[in-house]
Amino acid sequence: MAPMGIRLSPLGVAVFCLLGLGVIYHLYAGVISNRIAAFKQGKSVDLRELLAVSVEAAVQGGREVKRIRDENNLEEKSKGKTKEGASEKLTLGDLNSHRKMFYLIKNTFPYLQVNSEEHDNQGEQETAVWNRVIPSDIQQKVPSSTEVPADSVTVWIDPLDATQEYTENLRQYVTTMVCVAVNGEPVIGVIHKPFTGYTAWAMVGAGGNVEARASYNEKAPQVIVSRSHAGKVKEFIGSALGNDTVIIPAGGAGYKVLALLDPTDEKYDKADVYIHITFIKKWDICAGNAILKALGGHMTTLKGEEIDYRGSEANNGGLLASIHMDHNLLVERLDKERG
Ligand SMILES: Nc1ncnc2c1ncn2[C@@H]1O[C@H](COP(=O)(O)O)[C@@H](OP(=O)(O)O)[C@H]1O
Ligand SMILES: [Mg+2]
Ligand SMILES: [Mg+2]
Ligand SMILES: [Mg+2]
Repeated sequence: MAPMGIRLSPLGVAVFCLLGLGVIYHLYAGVISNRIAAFKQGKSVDLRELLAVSVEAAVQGGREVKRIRDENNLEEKSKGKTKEGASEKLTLGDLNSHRKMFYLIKNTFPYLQVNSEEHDNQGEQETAVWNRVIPSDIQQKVPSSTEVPADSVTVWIDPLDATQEYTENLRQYVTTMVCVAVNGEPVIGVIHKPFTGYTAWAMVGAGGNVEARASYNEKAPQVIVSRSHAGKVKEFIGSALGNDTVIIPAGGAGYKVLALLDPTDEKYDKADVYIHITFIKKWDICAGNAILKALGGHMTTLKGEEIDYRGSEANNGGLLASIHMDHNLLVERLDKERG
């Protein structure tokens, strides 16, 4: 109660309260903003969970890829041309798979950077969230969690690799892929085959569910190359490794990495080295790079440089992939060709 004779003006009370709030804000503003910054910085993510959600995303995307192909409802379009003038195709399989894969990861881990080859052209967003079940094969190989700062992670998605071959109904080459890079290094790779249901995954430091073959021909390697974006790769290999080198043309960057390994899938090409000399993008190659790295192999540019999976999607230096071989020696052999 106010003392007798003193009347509290509402305006005065309001000004007094505002001044009080100002003093409190002044005292605590630094603390509050520091707390917010610490919360943002402190966000971390478990790599084992990311592996499991990546497998689930690749499988769910793959179901769309298969359904659209089975229904023969591709709605094929062209996105434009590659630098070499090949048509970059886009189908309903690419788009539907993108929606499943991208939103499953993004709805579960909204603060992660997720880069997909495709973009959503429908207003309505998928609302699915990952059920957080870690499959038993992943639990066995990766028995505990590994937390990394969320802002060190870049996820790369290829909702349908080998779209050209998909339109030609060459189903064996088609994959869906997810890759997780930490500070630009590929750490988790998933390559899924929608038409056989086979999934290869691996995590650097933990191994995976796919193995290298028992032996490789290092002296006279058989080389797997693109069938639809080859450029002058045959001439390049002929003069670097010899004109009698066996060259295997195949579709899909995911497929070509699996051809270096021993996948428990249907019939497969068997190659010793994978070479690509034209432009290629990081969603095409990151998952294969992570799997090879996890199993003791290498994927580099043609000059032997590691590829940084941050920032721009472009990889301009070509590709050289091998496992259980002297990768540096291969780089030297190709270097002679470049002169
Ligand atoms: N010169 C190039 N420019 C752009 N993308 C290329 C390319 N060469 C290969 N790619 C992409 O790399 C993937 C594998 O190609 P290839 O089968 O020729 O080896 C394909 O991915 P998508 O099918 O996901 O677009 C293809 O589009
Ligand atoms: Mg494409
Ligand atoms: Mg691709
Ligand atoms: Mg693609």
